[in-house]
Amino acid sequence: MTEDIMHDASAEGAEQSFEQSLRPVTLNQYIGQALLKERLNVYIQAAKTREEALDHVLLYGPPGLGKTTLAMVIANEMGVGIRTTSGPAIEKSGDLLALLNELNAGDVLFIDEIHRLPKPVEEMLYSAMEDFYVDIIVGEGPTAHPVHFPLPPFTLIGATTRAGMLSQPLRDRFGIVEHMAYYNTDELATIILRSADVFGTSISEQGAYELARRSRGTPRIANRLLKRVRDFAIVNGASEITDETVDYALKLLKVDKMGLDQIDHKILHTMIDFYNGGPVGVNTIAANIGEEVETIESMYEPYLLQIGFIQRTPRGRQVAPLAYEHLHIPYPNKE
Ligand SMILES: Nc1ncnc2c1ncn2[C@@H]1O[C@H](COP(=O)(O)OP(=O)(O)OP(=O)(O)O)[C@@H](O)[C@H]1O
Ligand SMILES: [Mg+2]
Repeated sequence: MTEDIMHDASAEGAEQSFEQSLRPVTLNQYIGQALLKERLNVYIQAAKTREEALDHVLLYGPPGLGKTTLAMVIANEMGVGIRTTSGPAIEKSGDLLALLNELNAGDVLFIDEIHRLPKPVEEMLYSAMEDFYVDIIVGEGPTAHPVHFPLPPFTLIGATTRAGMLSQPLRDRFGIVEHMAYYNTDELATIILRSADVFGTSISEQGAYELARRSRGTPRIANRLLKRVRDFAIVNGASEITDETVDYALKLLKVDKMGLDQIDHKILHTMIDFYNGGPVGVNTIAANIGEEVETIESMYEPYLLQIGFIQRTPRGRQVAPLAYEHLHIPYPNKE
């Protein structure tokens, strides 16, 4: 897979602690997603009044929009503990049981990439979510017998970039299903100004807006770019990051005015140069540029669709006139 600053989804080690330092902890500090926050606030207050666990929550949307952060905010607002794991990390039903066994009443179990749960684990989750128990088989052969294992009431928060890959029975067990939307420029600029504050870096308002416009509607990308741009400012001895610093740094990082990087350009150019702008299947595009289909579908395509640069048709993806304009390529006659 290509290593690049915009789309490296995995947050590990230093990157992870960097992200943690920037995470808002209350709903009030959580910027954007206004309607979602308003609804969640009602559900949280109601659950607290009834002294019950919050209903199970499914959060879906593109990577880096703040699903993990929001799960932590929810636990914090509920005043309960949270355990976090991910679909691929729970290999066997026993692993899930161990996790469930450690929950206190009302706690949150956060499962990232919940669409990647192994089937037997998923099935065990059904009764756990619905009626707070699991049935397990203890022993082998003639001594094997079922054991009924009651659980404390808890809240499962599942996150996924691919809601379509979730099975219907699992989806149906979430009382609260929320889509995370891309952030607008104002919201991203606010996030950038707050992050700069946390880093002790100074950035002008124009600088923050320039960076916001080029962050693909995504807080994670905004924070990453801010970190990189800060390096440029430090090396150049600038005391404040200005829109010029941002422009200079992003040119070197090959992030264009719309926030598109080299891979976005490769996708668009492949479609235009070899397939007359499409329609062309995503498998074909992936094979041409040497990326995984899954990577293109979850990380690149959603933003290109969002800004109207590509369109989905029954026969595949198609480059829209807006993208031609952005790339300064004349729109072809498609007759
Ligand atoms: N609403 C927000 N306000 C402020 N900062 C945010 C917000 N949402 C996300 N961030 C910041 O963006 C970064 C990425 O957020 P997070 O890890 O929650 O994304 P995610 O949706 O879980 O991504 P993935 O799908 O890749 O797991 C974090 O550093 C977080 O601080
Ligand atoms: Mg996450």
